[in-house]
Formats: sequence, C-alpha cells, structure tokens
Amino acid sequence: DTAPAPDMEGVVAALNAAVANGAPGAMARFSGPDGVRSRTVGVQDRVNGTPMDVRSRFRIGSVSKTFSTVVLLQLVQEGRLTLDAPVDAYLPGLLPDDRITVRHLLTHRSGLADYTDPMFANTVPGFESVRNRVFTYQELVDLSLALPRTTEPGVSYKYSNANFAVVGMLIEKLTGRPVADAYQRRIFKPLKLRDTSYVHPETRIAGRHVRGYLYPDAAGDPLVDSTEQTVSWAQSAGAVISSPADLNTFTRALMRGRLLSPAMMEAMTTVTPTDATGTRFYGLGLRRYDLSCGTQVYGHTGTVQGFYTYAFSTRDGRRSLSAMANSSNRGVVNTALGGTLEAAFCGKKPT
Ligand SMILES: C[C@@H](NC(=O)[C@@H](C)NC(=O)CCCC[C@H](NC(=O)C[NH3+])C(=O)[O-])C(=O)O
Repeated sequence: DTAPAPDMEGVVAALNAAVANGAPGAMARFSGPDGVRSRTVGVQDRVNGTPMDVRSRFRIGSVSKTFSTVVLLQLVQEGRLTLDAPVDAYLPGLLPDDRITVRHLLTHRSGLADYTDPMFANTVPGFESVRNRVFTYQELVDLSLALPRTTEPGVSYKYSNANFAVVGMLIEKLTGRPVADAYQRRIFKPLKLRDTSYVHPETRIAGRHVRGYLYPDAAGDPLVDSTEQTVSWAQSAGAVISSPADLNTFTRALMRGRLLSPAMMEAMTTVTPTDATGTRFYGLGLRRYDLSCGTQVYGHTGTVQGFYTYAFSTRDGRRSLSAMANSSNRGVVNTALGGTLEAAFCGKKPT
C-alpha cells in the first residue's frame, strides 16, 4: 500500500488548534493498513473535567445524511423507487413542483429552502425554542415551503436540511415503518455499530458520551450546554448518535461496498462542485474532499449544537478518519478540526 502513514503529530496539532480556538475538547480516530491510531485532547465535560474519551458517543449532525442516503439507495436497489422519478410519485401533493426528483433531494438541487436558516438566525434563542420540541416531517417541510425556492429543480447545488426531511418521509412511506427501524436493520445491526443509535425524540445520549457546548452569538455570553435535545429539527438530516470507531467502520464499509452495489456506489460518488475552490464536491448524500496530496476522501461533515464532526474515508475504504470537537457556532474551531484530514490522509509534509 503506497498510502503515507498518518501524521499523528499533525492530527494532534489540529485537535489542539480546535481547543485553542474554544472547544473544551476534541478527538480523532484513524483506521488504516497499519491499524488504529486515536488521539484525544481536552475534556468531554467542562463542569466535572472528565477528559475526552475516544470511546464516547456524540451527536454526528449531518453525517446522518449519509446514513439516510444508504437506506434510500438500498430501497432504490430493491426497486421500491427510482432516483429520477419525481418525489410526487411517492409522496403525492407534498411538494409544489413535480419536477423535483428523488435525485435532486440527495444532491441538494431541489431548490427547497433550508428552514434552519431562519430557525437559528439567533443561535441560542433559536436553539432554546426547539431543543425540546418534537416536529413531524410534514411540519419541517411546511417550514421550508413557507420560504422562497432557492433554485429551479436540478439547476444548482443549494444545501438544505429540508431535502433530508423529505428523504426521511420517503423511507417511512416506502417501508411503512419509522426511519429508526430502517437505520437499525439495514446499517447499525449488520455493521455491529454498538455505539450508534437513532433515538429521536429522546433528548439524552445513552452510555458514555461527550457533552456539547454551543457558543452564543454575542462574545462574552456564557457557553450553553446543548447536550440534551430532541434534534427533531433535523431528524433524518442530523439526529444520529455515534462514536469515532463506529464512524470509521461505517465509512470504510460504505466505500468497500458492504452496504450498496458497485453501480450504486458509482452513482453515490458521482459528484459536482459545491464551491469555487475545486476541492469540495457533493454526490448523493456524500461529500468528496480533494486533499493537497491528491488523495480524494469521501464522507460527510456534521454541525449540531455543541458538536462538529468529520467522518471520511478513501475510496478503497482502506483508510478512514473520524474527528469531533464538542463546540459549535464557532467557525474557527470547525476549520481547525478540518486540519485532521490533511494530516491523517496526506501524512507528514516533506521537509
Ligand atoms: C453544515 C452541516 N450541516 C449539518 O450538520 C446540519 C444538520 N446542521 C445545520 O444545518 C446547522 C444548524 C445550526 C447549527 C448552529 N448554528 C447556528 O445556530 C448559527 N446561527 C450551531 O453552530 O450549532 C454539514 O452538512 O456539514
């Protein structure tokens, strides 16, 4: 394997930078041909000072979108729906434009507005107003439809949580069961992800877990412990709980074809640019980052109150990194944490 060994000093430097920029703690777990390397810095509980523990569970935010996509693409493989059919064929009357297809949802090209933008315009009041609320998928879709569309269907990439609220509705309509059952039967159980769960609308994280801290918008205001919440504002767009090891297992298994057929993996990893940098792309519920050493990594990022997550793997599934910092609404922390990818997958910079 010509892959460079992970630069674990570089990973630690990125974790330290996340903490130096305001996260109480951070951690990363790399799994590769030479085994597993884990690093933790800081604390998972800033009140009792419990050190960050790589075995701990946390909220993975939008990494949940990749789990939801796997379930929906398995349903496509089973002939239950087709990617280029209008959503209207399966959820008649839900959306006001029957040109919006299933594929548009998974590629964020539907034009459905992201209701979290107004919902969290004022970060802490917005969070406090929803942290114990339970929404139906229909209510989330209605919040989106109350806002102007962001693009004609299929024309451009416009990230929106609304797309994955509709994905959750599709899964429940086609399986006749709660989305939690599909995650459990199709992913958590087969891959033995013992630290991974979908417990919406339960607000607690069971077992050993990280506490998350939300930065207020106003400098100097106190951090908010945002650990307990329903995440009902996100559900199939962001409510999965997992751990570093389980995220390594999930991204590796996905890339190795344990969950979807080669043809479906080809579809999932067919990407379009999400920005002008030429290094950030989106496929079907999946991000691709092109790193400075030429390595392309596939996975997803996550932002939920109190938690930043990165979960990526190489296309051959031989190398995987998961990283988490327990703070949010703090862009410099998220950027610092992202530095773990270059260190882990590109190795030590040639001096
Ligand atoms: C970006 C990320 N998306 C996600 O993980 C989804 C589930 N999260 C969001 O859309 C952010 C909601 C607000 C977070 C809050 N921010 C604010 O409230 C800002 N006013 C916070 O930072 O905790 C992804 O796809 O990679």
